[in-house]
Amino acid sequence: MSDIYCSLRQLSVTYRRDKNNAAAALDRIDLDIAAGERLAIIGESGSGKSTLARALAGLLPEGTKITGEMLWPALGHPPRPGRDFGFVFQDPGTSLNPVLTIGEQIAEGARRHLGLSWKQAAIRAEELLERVRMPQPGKALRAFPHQLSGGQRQRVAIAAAIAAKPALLIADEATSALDVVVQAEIVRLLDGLVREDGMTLLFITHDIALASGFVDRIAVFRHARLVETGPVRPVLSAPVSDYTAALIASHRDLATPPLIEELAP
Ligand SMILES: Nc1ncnc2c1ncn2[C@@H]1O[C@H](COP(=O)(O)OP(=O)(O)OP(=O)(O)O)[C@@H](O)[C@H]1O
Repeated sequence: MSDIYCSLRQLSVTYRRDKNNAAAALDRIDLDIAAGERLAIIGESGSGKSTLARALAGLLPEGTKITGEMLWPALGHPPRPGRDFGFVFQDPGTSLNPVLTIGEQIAEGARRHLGLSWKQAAIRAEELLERVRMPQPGKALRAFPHQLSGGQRQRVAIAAAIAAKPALLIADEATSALDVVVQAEIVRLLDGLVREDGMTLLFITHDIALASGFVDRIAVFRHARLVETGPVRPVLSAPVSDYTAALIASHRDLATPPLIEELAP
């Protein structure tokens, strides 16, 4: 059994505004995340996926009620933003600062968390832009976010997220705003980066077909509950819950290639 990076035990989260009707955004979640695994968190809108990501990242709004346990056996403490985990959001247009150059935003994390000088951090920023396969990385360093395409901005957001070499990368619908071709490129990029660096990846998406093409394990959420979890192949070929079966069937109708390959005899 691989080392556990994070253990959730009966984790429940209720936002302040939900307290009157007592509807929890996460309801008694038991989940282990292994160090170095690529885990997809799947579910429809409102199922609690982002709440899980924010709970792990310590980014829930003040006043949110959290019960149960979140344990970090390897780290011994909750992960620190930027240092222990990187976070890639759906919309890089809002996560990137419009008035800082691309180089400044990537260098900042490396400087702050790795103790590099600005000069060293600038060199690291250019290396990171090469790693995320940004065209003309030297030129991109001096560009501002609005001068880049959506896919390029997401590459920058990924570079910034991994600048301080975190052990955990959380990608919350990181490809949902992109067209399918760019989406596939970004998934390939994430896959390559986490493999090379041995990072743990939490890939949050409503798209079971997209995730099943590259992750190790799937956790399916519905109405704040974890309805199913397991390695990709058994979950796809013999789902335990009707909901997961329906998700797979809807994709089968759409003839999504990665899922069809997985299901082929
Ligand atoms: N800041 C908040 N305050 C109050 N309620 C919230 C807040 N954020 C989310 N919720 C509620 O918590 C529930 C779970 O939301 P969450 O964003 O975790 O779902 P999700 O699966 O990530 O959905 P989506 O894919 O649409 O982002 C929803 O009912 C949502 O309305």
